Amino acid sequence: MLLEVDLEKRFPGFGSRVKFTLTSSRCGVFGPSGSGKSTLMNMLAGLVDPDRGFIRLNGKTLFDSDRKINLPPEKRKVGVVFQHAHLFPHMNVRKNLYYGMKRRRSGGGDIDPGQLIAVLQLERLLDRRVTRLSGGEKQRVALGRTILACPDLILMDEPLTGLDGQLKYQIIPHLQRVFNEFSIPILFISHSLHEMRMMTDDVLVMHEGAVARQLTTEELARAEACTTGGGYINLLELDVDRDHGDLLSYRWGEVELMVVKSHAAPEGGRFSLSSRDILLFKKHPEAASARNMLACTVRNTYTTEWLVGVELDCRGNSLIAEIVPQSVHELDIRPGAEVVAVMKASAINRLY
Ligand SMILES: Nc1ncnc2c1ncn2[C@@H]1O[C@H](COP(=O)(O)OP(=O)(O)OP(=O)(O)O)[C@@H](O)[C@H]1O
Repeated sequence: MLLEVDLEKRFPGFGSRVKFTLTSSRCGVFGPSGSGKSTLMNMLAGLVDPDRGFIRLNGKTLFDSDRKINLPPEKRKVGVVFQHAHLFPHMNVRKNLYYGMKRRRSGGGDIDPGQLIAVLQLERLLDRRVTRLSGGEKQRVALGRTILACPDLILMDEPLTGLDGQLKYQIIPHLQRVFNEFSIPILFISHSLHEMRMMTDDVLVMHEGAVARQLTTEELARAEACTTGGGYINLLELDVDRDHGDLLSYRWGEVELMVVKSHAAPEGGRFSLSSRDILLFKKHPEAASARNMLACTVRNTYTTEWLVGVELDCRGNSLIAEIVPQSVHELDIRPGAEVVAVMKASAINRLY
């Protein structure tokens, strides 16, 4: 994807000036409430007219104030998924989905509806009225309908915000699978860093109507770790293994991790572990209350405002610990050094 944007828009009391070029297929727009994320999305979709500037998608001009070009939304091949699903309430799931196909423009149309329905796991819901679906199911139908219109780009404006905890994270694997299978570029808008990290590779950070930074999602996660004070959050994909009474053991690639049962669930999923809940030892401790002790190799280090981030390789898995500079010196932390990472079973928490 190549998205080139240079736009200005003024509302009473708010001005937006955005200029960027995006080439990655999984991009995010991140920023606090009121920073102008939805305004940008609405201008890209053709729902709000910019005052000045241009939008080019894969070389095609969608808007250009100088050349007096302003394609209407239906001619842009830009799909939109909003926070609320906006389905047709009088239609069932199948009719809502196939409405998307009617909106296909010539030149598109190579997405197989059967395959999409299978990827979104909507087979059993096809004849159901959309008013009888859960929030997550409605979002899956809205996404399916948008994809069947074969857009060149999908804008997603906080698509998970209306969903509560578990449901929010349950839909993410569906979204990831859809983009892997059908290779449609996305622009994912959110103020949740966890969501951003799961859905995007590159991010525009908005501040007061402008693009303040453009960086990789991983760089953003590391930068935010400094500003929020909560540390870098490691996101771990774990498969449940065995029940040990109060603890559950999970497979993390070739490594076994113990998690307190009340923080987990008897199936696999995505877990979080703060870099600041990891202790590093030079040798394997003889006895410790912590249930997880992993032999690791240091890949690299980076400095943050107060701490040093230590990138670790745990038998092929990546983990980041943050320690004070003095410990780096005392433990002789450098690329290739062997250390033992120690974390409590209660420090690992299930996200979904
Ligand atoms: N149609 C409009 N008329 C007047 N002001 C508007 C209009 N649309 C947006 N704004 C103002 O523009 C600013 C940016 O709004 P926008 O919705 O783009 O922010 P956002 O980053 O998406 O926020 P949130 O995360 O809360 O959705 C806000 O101050 C808002 O009040």
